[in-house]
Amino acid sequence: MSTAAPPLPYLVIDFDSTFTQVEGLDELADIALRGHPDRARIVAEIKALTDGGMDGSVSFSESLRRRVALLPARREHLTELVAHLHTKVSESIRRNASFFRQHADRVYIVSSGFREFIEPVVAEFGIPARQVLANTFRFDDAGNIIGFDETNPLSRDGGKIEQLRELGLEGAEVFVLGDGYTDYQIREAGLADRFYAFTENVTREAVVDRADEVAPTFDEFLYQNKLPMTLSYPKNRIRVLLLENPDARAAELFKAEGYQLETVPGGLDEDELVQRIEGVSILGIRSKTQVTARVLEAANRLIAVGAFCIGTNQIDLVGCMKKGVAVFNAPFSNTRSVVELALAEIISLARRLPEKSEKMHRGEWDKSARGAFEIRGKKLGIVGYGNIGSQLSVVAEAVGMQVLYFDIAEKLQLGNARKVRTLDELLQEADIVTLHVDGRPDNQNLIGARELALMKPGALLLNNSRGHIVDVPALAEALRSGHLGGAAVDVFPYEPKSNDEVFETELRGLPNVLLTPHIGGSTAEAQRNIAEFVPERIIGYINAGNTQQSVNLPNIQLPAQQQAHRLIHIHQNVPGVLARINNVLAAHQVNILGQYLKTNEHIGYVITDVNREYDQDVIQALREVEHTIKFRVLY
Ligand SMILES: NC(=O)c1ccc[n+]([C@@H]2O[C@H](COP(=O)([O-])OP(=O)(O)OC[C@H]3O[C@@H](n4cnc5c(N)ncnc54)[C@H](O)[C@@H]3O)[C@@H](O)[C@H]2O)c1
Ligand SMILES: O=C(O)CC[C@@H](O)C(=O)O
Repeated sequence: MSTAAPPLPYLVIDFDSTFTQVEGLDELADIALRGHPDRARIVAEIKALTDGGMDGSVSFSESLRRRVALLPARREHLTELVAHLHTKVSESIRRNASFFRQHADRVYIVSSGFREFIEPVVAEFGIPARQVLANTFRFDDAGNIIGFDETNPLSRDGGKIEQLRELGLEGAEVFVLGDGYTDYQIREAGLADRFYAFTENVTREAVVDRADEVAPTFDEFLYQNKLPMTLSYPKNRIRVLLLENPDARAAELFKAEGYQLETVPGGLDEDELVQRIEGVSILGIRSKTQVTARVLEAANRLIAVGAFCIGTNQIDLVGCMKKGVAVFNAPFSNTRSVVELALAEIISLARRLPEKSEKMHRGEWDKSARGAFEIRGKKLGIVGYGNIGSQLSVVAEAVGMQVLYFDIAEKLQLGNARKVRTLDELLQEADIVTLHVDGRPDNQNLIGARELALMKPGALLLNNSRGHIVDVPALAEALRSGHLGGAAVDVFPYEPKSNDEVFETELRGLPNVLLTPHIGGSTAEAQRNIAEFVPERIIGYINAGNTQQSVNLPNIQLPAQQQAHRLIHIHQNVPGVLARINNVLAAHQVNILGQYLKTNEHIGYVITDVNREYDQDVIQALREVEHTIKFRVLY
């Protein structure tokens, strides 16, 4: 019995909106009509005729005739068009250029577009002119396009069918890949074994409905057919679940990468997330969603979690690490916004603005200086001198405050800020205390009744860090008793899941208390910064294995990409794993071009660049290396 692999299928590929992202004639119109007073109207008319011809609502021959008649194009416009089309090749087609160069003999470009612009574009991919079947223009002596060769079958309805019949492809299956109705008709006529609706550039419902398969990218087509591809896994199979409304830029970046995107505007509770997480590769959250051990157990395909915020205390970071799931946050994208809010709160409380404003709303005119003071010269005590605390220090000094700070870690002292040795010392000395510690569990009730009692009478307290840092009933009592002069609180031990839920706290209704719904980082600037920073880190990790700035995986800063295949291996940190990986590579005669390893107490992360075509045996053997947590082949 023969075990020879079946021959590669013939690939019949459409050009406009499939091989390239655009319609050649539409682009030609755009070029030829440059400076024409009626350009917008004529281009729109041509585009409408293109669409009509593609989705089957206008007969193809009529669509073509009317479009060419509208075109005041000349031969030299074609040179410009070709240069433009080279830059508009569909991304997944360009990504798999090596597939085309290797298998050009199996590829036919069958298009109702024009040979004059198709041939030079596909030649770059090794596809010879004889395998391009397309229309041709007619020119007058002055080089104006005056029509097309009407004897060419492709200028007529059913032209692609006629061409395929003439081609008489034999000896292997025939697969058609295209975005238009005329591509489907080849399959309908029984001249192809499968029709793939290619939707990377346009999706036409009438075409998708009739397709055997949908190929959102050429990678997907290759993957489905087990054909050699540049990526190891099609990006369109990567599912992203985005919760809690990050800025729209995040969705844009993930979509541009070709990922499938689902969004849920509010947060999800644990049960809901357990239901939704199966099959998700990237989870995007903000501060509300809890990524617990149960969630991770149900997460069968999770590669990365993006915290679209600074805090990561809502995520089981060690659980993620042990599962080989990388977590990224935006450690300083909203820092400035929190600092500005804190400054606004300090001044508002010092001038008792919450009370004054409330009285005015009730019609009460209370013009008095009672309890109001300038912040100049006052002592600001910053607890937690990290990114936010230290930036606030600079801004507070700029408005004339004296800054003292306490941090459990040794921190660079900025400006004239003075470090104090203990929290108690800070609490006793400061006129205003502002909390900027991280949300680690040890910080639960860092500020309780004892600490509040240490604060000066009339002092102010700000909490813009995390809700569990302050014992809220104790704070309410300190305010009610008049010991504290006011407070601003942005974060709470329990925060409503959505804007529809009623907010409850002992602090409601107390005098000179500013309550805000966790908006420290909620500015247009911060949200936009975060929505770029986090997806860029995740995409860098997925595409290149870059873990720089991951909050839980060992950080590897990669050198510039080499001409290599990249293998990504996350394993339990026990002796001998690296040696086993290298033994597998040596046994399969795979040469290592570069290798980068970093470990922490739980896991090891190793990136290996190798220089030969890998085969499935090596991959399987690497997957089976003892103590492997996750293994991926990047390209
Ligand atoms: N309100 C909001 O919308 C908002 C926005 C952004 C950040 N945050 C929160 O603000 C906090 C600070 O953020 P950051 O970016 O400055 O973090 P950071 O990690 O840069 O700084 C935190 C600092 O706190 C110190 N620290 C931790 N525990 C301490 C303790 N018990 N006593 C003294 N120092 C302690 C750390 O050593 C570190 O220097 C975080 O909790 C973050 O989640 C809130
Ligand atoms: O916007 C959020 O959900 C959280 C903001 C803030 O607490 C952070 O950790 O960055």
